[in-house]
Amino acid sequence: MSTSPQTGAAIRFEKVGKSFETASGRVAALQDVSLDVAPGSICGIIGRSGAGKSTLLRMVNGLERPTEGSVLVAGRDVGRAKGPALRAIRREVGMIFQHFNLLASRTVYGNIALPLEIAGVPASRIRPRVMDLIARVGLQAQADRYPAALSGGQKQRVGIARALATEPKVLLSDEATSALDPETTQTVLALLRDINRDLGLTILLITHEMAVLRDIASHMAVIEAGRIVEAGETYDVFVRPNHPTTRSFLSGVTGITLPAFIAGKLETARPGGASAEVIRVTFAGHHATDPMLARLTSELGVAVNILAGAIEEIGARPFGNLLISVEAAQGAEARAYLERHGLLTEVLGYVR
Ligand SMILES: Nc1ncnc2c1ncn2[C@@H]1O[C@H](COP(=O)(O)OP(=O)(O)OP(=O)(O)O)[C@@H](O)[C@H]1O
Repeated sequence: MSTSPQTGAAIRFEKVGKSFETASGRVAALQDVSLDVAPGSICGIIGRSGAGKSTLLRMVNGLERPTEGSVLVAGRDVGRAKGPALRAIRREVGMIFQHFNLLASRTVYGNIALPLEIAGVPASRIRPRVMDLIARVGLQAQADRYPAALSGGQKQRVGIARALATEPKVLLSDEATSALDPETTQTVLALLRDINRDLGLTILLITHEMAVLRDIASHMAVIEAGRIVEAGETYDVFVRPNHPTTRSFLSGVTGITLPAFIAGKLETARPGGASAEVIRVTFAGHHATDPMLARLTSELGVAVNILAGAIEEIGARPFGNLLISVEAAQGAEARAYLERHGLLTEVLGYVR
């Protein structure tokens, strides 16, 4: 599969709209969605329940058709493809699912062989291909087991191997780790990363967990009520989130929360009289915040309370979040100082 000559994108959503006719009227699931997914990238779409993630994903393999705009896979219009042309696109787009969707009556081997049998691959070529895939996902010891005898992580490995059977160039992941515990999630994400790197596979995944994007996605988009409200490189979005929805997803993943005694007293408007301003300070790269906070005190005479803090990594690039409080009367001056020195600030509220 070559990439689109016009765009270079492996997947391109062009002003895509999708509405459903229901008994209670028309439901607009997606509106004016434009997004390019670069070849070889891992792009994550995050959104709340009902935001339109599944509808968007299902358009890439033609399970849904857009009512407006177009979806191009390697430059080919999926929404308008029919018959053999649609089947050809689908062979190049693999998919994995939250609940694995394995056939209970087939072994690991049998599940992985199925798409090859359907595609009419000669039996003599199926066995070596399936054995290769089983080795790639590390299930050699489980090849003859049935799904009921597998752990969740092993089932998802079968799902991944099955999705790779027809040598797709694009892998769609529909909440593939949502049913797994955190440790198993990490091993499955690591496998997806290896596949992306080794095979140059483009991965488009949907999730409601920011941590999944942080751990695996090079690019991300935030979808809210059928529209993309923010998109870009994952690192940039994490460090400089613009939209309130992105910020609210982020607050759950940065690993820092306000101490309960402050969170319970936080007011959005600055109260009259003496109060403290609670500020989130975000810094990218190896920015040293300690000297900056110390200088805030020594140069401006602003006393800083550190409430919480954490440093995280996206790829190998660190970024950090600190929650601090300063006297509210000095808040604006303190924030301006930190911003001048390359840190990002956000007022979370005030406490009396
Ligand atoms: N076949 C359908 N018929 C009618 N409405 C639908 C259909 N499919 C999706 N919708 C509606 O479109 C909107 C987006 O749904 P979608 O399943 O894409 O969201 P989602 O972000 O994947 O949500 P979730 O995380 O809960 O799966 C919702 O309002 C949903 O009710």
